[in-house]
Order: sequence, then structure tokens, then C-alpha cells
Amino acid sequence: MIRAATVQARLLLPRSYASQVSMGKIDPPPWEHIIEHLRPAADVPLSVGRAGKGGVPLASRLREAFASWVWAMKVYGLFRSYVSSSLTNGIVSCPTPFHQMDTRGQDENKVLTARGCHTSPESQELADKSCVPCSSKDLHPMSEDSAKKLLEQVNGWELTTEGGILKLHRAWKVKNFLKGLEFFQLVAAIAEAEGHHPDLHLVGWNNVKIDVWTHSVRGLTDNDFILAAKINHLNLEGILSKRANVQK
Ligand SMILES: C[C@H](O)[C@H](O)[C@H]1CNC2=NC(N)=NC(=O)C2=N1
Repeated sequence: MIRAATVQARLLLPRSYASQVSMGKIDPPPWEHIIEHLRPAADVPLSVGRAGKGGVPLASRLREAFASWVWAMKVYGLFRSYVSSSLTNGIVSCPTPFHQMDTRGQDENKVLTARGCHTSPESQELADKSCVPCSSKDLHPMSEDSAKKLLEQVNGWELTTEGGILKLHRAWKVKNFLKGLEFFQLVAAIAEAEGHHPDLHLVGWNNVKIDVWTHSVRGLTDNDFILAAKINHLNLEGILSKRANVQK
């Protein structure tokens, strides 16, 4: 009975353990602990059919092996989401910082998803800054020349003018409508933290367009480039469509 209880306990532990980990109730276990869980109990001989002397029926062993496999997959998924969210939150720096590459003609999305970030030192510097309150009296709209200089630090964005107002604009193709909303959530977190907000558009179900400008001065300020750089540093793996997003 004890042995059956042990087997049963191990069957239960991986599932409840992983679910508690995925709910953030407990920290993921150290890796060696995981290996320990997955290693079949060496002292229990495999037996076919009914429990022989001291053997455990094959069905129980297979069930345990399957439960361990399911658990390992869950843990791997947790690991991937941990790395991905760490990249998004800047906890894990870019795996290989590299100078801003000209991805025109290539699938920029691959660069984004492969690296989880797309940074040059200047772009990183911009993304590390914080926005100033838009109600500040010292805030004035910048000239188009100044905007063009800063544009080099926000890969993929372009300058547009609408109603005489200079703006930053960028478009992405996302996997589906819900991924578009997920993208908006990531951007919203930045905007709320910075007190500076973009205009978000989700059109034709999978086309995200973002315009950034400073409404209080009806033009572009450093705030807009800081926000654009922070958006560029989001890890959009799993959100962007594999195909498009090739920069024009
Ligand atoms: C009081 C303050 O100006 C407003 O709350 C903020 C909010 N977010 C903003 N975002 C943008 N893009 N422009 C603004 O002028 C602005 N103003």
C-alpha cells in the first residue's frame, strides 16, 4: 500500500505542483529538484501484467511516466514564459546586444522574435529614459530636423504629419485579433507607467498601427521617442505574424 501511495503521491505532485507554479503561488523548483521528480524510482522493478512479487504493474508505470512528461512540458512552458516575460521587463538583458541592423528586405519579425529585442546602444539609452509630465511648461514641439535625427534610434518607426501635427507611426501584423489586444496590453503597461499614451489602432483584425505624439503641445517631444523605443524593446515573440512585418 505504501508503494501505491508513493506512486500516487508522485502522480499528484507534478500536476498540483506545476499548477501552483503557473499560478505564481510558488517559485519554480530548482532544476535538480525537477530531475529528481522525473527520475523513475530505480528501486521499483518494472513488471508486466498483475503486480508480481514487489513489482508495479506496467499500467501504473506508464501512467507515472506520462504524468511526469506532462509535468515536464508544463515546467518547460513556464521556463519559456519566464524568459520571455523577463526580456519584456528588462530583467534579462538581450542575449547578444548588437548594433541596429538594417533589416529592410529581411523578415524583421524573425530578428525581433529570435532575439526578443532589437537594440542599438543609442536605442537602449532612449528606452532607459523616463517621460516627463506632458503638462510641463518646458515642453515644446521639436522641429522636423530634430525628429529626423532621433528617428534613427527608433527602428521601424516613421514620421507622419496629420492636420499639421508631426507624429511617429509604426505598423505591425499580428497573428490574430486577440494577439493584437495582447500587444495593446503590453503597450498600455508602458504608457501608464510613463504617463504618456499612444494612439492604438487594430484594423482588419490583425493589423496594429500605433501613432505617438504629444497632445499637450500638438507635436513631437522626447517623450514620444522614449515611448517608441520602449515599445521597440518589447518581446513580441508569439504575438507577431511569422510572415509579414518585413520593413518597407
Ligand atoms: C495631464 C497630462 O498632460 C495628461 O494626463 C497626459 C496623458 N498622456 C498623454 N499622452 C500623450 N501622448 N500626450 C499628452 O499630452 C498626454 N498628456
